[in-house]
Parts: sequence; C-alpha cells; structure tokens
Amino acid sequence: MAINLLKTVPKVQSSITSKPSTSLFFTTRRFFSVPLYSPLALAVSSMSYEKELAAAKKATSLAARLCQKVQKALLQSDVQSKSDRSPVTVADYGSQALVSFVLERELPSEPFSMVAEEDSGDLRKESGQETLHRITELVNETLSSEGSYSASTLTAEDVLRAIDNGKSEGGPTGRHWVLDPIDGTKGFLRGDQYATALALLDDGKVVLGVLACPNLPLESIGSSNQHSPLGDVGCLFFSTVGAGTYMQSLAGSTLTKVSVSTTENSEEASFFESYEAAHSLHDLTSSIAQKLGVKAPPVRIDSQAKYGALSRGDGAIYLRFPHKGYREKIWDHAAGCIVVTEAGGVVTDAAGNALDFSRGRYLDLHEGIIVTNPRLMPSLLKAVQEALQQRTSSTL
Ligand SMILES: Nc1ncnc2c1ncn2[C@@H]1O[C@H](COP(=O)(O)OS(=O)(=O)O)[C@@H](OP(=O)(O)O)[C@H]1O
Ligand SMILES: [Mg+2]
Repeated sequence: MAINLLKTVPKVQSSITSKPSTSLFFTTRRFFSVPLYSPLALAVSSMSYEKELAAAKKATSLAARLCQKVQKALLQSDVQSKSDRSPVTVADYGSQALVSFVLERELPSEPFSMVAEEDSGDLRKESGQETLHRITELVNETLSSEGSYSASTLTAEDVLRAIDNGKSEGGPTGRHWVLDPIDGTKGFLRGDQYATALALLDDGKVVLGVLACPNLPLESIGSSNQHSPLGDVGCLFFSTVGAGTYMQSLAGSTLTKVSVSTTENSEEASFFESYEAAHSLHDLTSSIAQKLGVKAPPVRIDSQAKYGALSRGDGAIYLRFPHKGYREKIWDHAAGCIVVTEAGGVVTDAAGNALDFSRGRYLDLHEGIIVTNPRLMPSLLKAVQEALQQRTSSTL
C-alpha cells in the first residue's frame, strides 16, 4: 500500500525575535515548525544533556562559520594532503580547534575526551608553520565574531593542543565527544556539500548528535541533484536520545521537528549515496535499487548531510558500501546515526545489525551501512542480501 509522502500538515511560522504567530500556513512538507517558547520547545530544552546540546550547537555553528569563510575564498595554500593522500584544509583543522575549545570552555566541570579525525602532526613540522599561523588567525577571527568570546585569543600552541584533544580512543565507558570537523572534505573543495558532525557517546551509546550543513538547502532536495541556487541554504540538525530530531537554519530563525519518510512503497522511494564513487560501490547500490523497483535516480551528495536530508524525509533510503578493506570511522556516522534514528529511521549494517560505537575509533561492520524507515527495512535488507549474494557468486 502506498503511503501519501506529501501529507499536508499545519506549519506554524515562528522566529526567535518575533511574537508568537497566530496564523497557520499549510505546507506540503512533512515536518512542522515549533515556536521556540512553545510547551514542546520547553520540553526539549528541559531534557537531559541540555547543557551539552547547547554547547554542541554553539561549537558546530561557529565551526560552520569558519568553514564558510574559507570555502568562499579558498587559497591554494589552504589545502594539503595527508599521509593517506586524502585532502585536508585549514578549515578542517580550524573547525576541530574551535569545537574543542568551545566544548571545553562551555562545559568546564566535565572531564573532556574527544575522538576526532585530525591531529596536529603536520602542523608541528617546520613546513606546517605558515598553515598553523593561518589556522590560528581564522580561529581567533571566528571567536571574536561571537560576542561571548571576544576577549579570547588563542596562541598557535593553544590551537595545536585543542586539535590534539581529539586523540581519545573512545570505547564502551565514560563520555566521549566524537567529531568530524569537515565531513566530505572533497565536497567542501568542490564547493558542494559538507558537514561538521559532532556526537556525544555516553557508555558506548550515542546520546546526542549535531550536524551543521552550511550548503544544504532548507527546502527538500528530494529526488533531484539540481538544487535551486536561489533557495536559502545552511541547516543545523540536532538530536538527543529520546527527544526527537530538530532542524533549524544556521542563521538561527526557525525550529522544526523533523521525521523520516514513512513510505513502504519502495518504487516511490528515492535513495541517497556518496558522491564519490571511490567511497561507495555505485554499481552495487544500483543493483539494490533495481531489485526494490526504485524509479528515481540516486541522489549523490557528500558527507553526513545525507543523514540530515533523510531525517526530514527528502529521500527514504541511504546506501553506503565502501570498497573492500575500508574501515569505517565512528566520526563519519555517529551524529548522522542519532539524527536519523531520533527522526524515526533505522540505521544498520548489511546484516541488519545496529551500529556499535563502543569499540573505539572504528566501527566493526558487516559490509556497508543501510538506512531507511522501519516499514521499508525488511524489503531493503532482502534486496541488499540478494545483491551481495549475486556479487559474490559472480566473482567466484
Ligand atoms: N575509500 C573510502 N571509502 C569509503 N569512505 C571513505 C573512503 N575514504 C574516505 N572515506 C570517508 O568518506 C567520508 C566522506 O563521506 P561520503 O562518502 O559520505 O561523502 S563523499 O561522497 O565521499 O564526499 C570522508 O570524510 P572526510 O575524510 O571527513 O572528508 C572519509 O571519512
Ligand atoms: Mg573530515
């Protein structure tokens, strides 16, 4: 049975500064806006992890501001290559230093542990000094643009230390922040999608997640790769365990509770996947989509912006099948995972197991990651297993 994807729900317009609006607008979007001072919003703000969520939103929003500035006027010298030959930019380092600094500053009474992608090794070398200087300037400029930190000036040594806060191993006990300062660096360099992804692990479970997606349109990106250049962009998704997923614009105006698509008709379900063919097997995902009867072409975008878009029902499925031998890192999925699950979705590996974030810096997976709603999951799992089986038989 087909579920009406575009169920009409009332949308209450609201903004941080304006009075509560009494007018109801009807929209074809499947999520609704909540005035920030409504009972629902107050319930959201009084739940546990409240302080941590406020700090995480502040940290990622500032990081997004730094990234936007760098992306707008990218210098050749802003881009370097890591030892695995993947690109890293002053914005990756700057974002990590900023998030680390803000979390420590905002949560002084908590022991601070962070598992993050970057380290300061290359910046401590003689050849890294100019880059370190540029990062330090960017971090200080961004902090001074935020009223509450105007008197904070970090030295280059402070920046190195803040970056190296990310060396924790994580694990099954205690609290650990999990950060990808720029997820989708290749997308960032192309001028496309990227995200700053921050999550909190508490005794091995993801309890909070924030995704800042500076280039993601506020309106649905649906089943097309052609996004209107005129629409507003910049989304902040956030979730805490048991409290749902919310989206607001990075400019901070409206707060919207979001939910995943409820369709169980795979033919009308569009699917998301990595932009980079090197990051996911597009031929395998195409055969899975074919088995499901999916009609729309894949939506290929970089980073955990895919999880954000899925959490608000822009598409119904996300498929990720890295090439053999690749080990997934927890920072590439922790924030996205809670953003989708709190919006009503399901995230598993190809065998249907929930992702386990308690094992350190890596996820131990059975081939790939699949995401959809609970109604579609049984048929998706079946299609995935058949496609994997076929692939194995054809390579024997
Ligand atoms: N070989 C390989 N296979 C699979 N995945 C890889 C691979 N190499 C890198 N990565 C990780 O992919 C992150 C980018 O996420 P996506 O694949 O969703 O986006 S993209 O389409 O590649 O841009 C990317 O994130 P960032 O490194 O933070 O940019 C990597 O963590
Ligand atoms: Mg990254």
